Amino acid sequence: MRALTLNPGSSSLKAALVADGEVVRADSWDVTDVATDHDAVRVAFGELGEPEAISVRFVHGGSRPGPVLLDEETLAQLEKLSGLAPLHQPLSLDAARLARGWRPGVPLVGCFDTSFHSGLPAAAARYALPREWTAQGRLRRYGFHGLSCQYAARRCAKLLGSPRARLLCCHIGSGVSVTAIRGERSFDTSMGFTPLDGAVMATRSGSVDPGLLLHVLGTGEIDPAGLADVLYHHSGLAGMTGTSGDLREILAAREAGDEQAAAAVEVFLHRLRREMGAVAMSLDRLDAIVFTGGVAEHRPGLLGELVAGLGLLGVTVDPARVDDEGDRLLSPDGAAVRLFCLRAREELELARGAELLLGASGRLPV
Ligand SMILES: Nc1ncnc2c1ncn2[C@@H]1O[C@H](COP(=O)(O)OP(=O)(O)O)[C@@H](O)[C@H]1O
Ligand SMILES: CC(=O)OP(=O)(O)O
Ligand SMILES: [Mg+2]
Repeated sequence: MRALTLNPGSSSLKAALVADGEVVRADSWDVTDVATDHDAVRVAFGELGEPEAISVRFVHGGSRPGPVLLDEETLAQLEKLSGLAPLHQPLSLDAARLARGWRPGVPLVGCFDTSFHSGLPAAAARYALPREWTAQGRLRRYGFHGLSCQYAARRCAKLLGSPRARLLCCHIGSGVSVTAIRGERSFDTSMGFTPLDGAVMATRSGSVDPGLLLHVLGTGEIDPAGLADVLYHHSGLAGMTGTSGDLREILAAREAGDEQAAAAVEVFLHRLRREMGAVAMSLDRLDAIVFTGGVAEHRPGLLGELVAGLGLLGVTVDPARVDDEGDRLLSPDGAAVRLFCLRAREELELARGAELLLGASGRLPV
């Protein structure tokens, strides 16, 4: 099947034409260009070639356990989740509606980051809030970056020769998360009800004491909408440094001697290690750690710094392997816990999701 995959992230829109599990063509755009210039995206979709199915990543799918066909009713339901993923859900809805308008006869499939985590153990999924609040099952940890985790789990099963390997998947892009995986199941994950939770990100705060947020709201100087804007758009690396939050810019500033940039990177690494330690506790042993996402792929030196502070997990890198390129082992030969750097392949999972739903022929089920 030839599937056009659309993956709106918080800093980029990635598109690919995938035929029978292989990427034929791929392109990506800065998210600010996508938001301002839909016609450019329409042209680019056209340039990738004629698909038999279109598969769109939605970070929030509520409790949907797997891919679904996207009709207007489903899109309207997904729109109701926009407030829970404001950096992503509106872009996915736009991309889906644009694709449907562009090729109305081509089956349109939605794949969800949250599906991979839909079987989280109750102890990891539940918040310690009044049971009247949580009884309906909506106010809980959902988890995100699920398509990336699913690919990492599948790839590691092959690399380690075991479908039941115990992994940590550290997705380090504009969004950052850590997930404990056994087989193809999520046992705990650092993002929660929304993709704002957990580690420090490019523009998102990650976890903040709810007491601090109550205090800030209590001053009356900011309303809930203003607070959401600060936490999603103006916090994280961006907020700490007064930059865009792109690690390329921050690492360059640190190299030039900027102390604020250096301090922000320290916070970023400290909080990521903290999430790794916390999430790892859901596993009975650790076989491998996967580093993936734009920062892991393009800034491997930062992975060396990260791992240098993970002595308690008994992990180390081989410096020659860190400085290399492509999918690779980072740990020395014979290490008890293997470290891998793998390219995030959400497009392969999006195409696979469409194939599983539609059947390899691309015909809709009757
Ligand atoms: N070619 C590159 N060189 C260095 N860093 C890069 C490159 N491409 C992406 N990055 C880093 O990866 C981040 C984006 O990661 P990515 O996983 O693509 O994010 P998203 O999916 O949220 O758009 C950027 O902020 C940047 O720091
Ligand atoms: C869930 C999330 O933050 O995704 P991304 O890293 O693609 O923005
Ligand atoms: Mg992404």
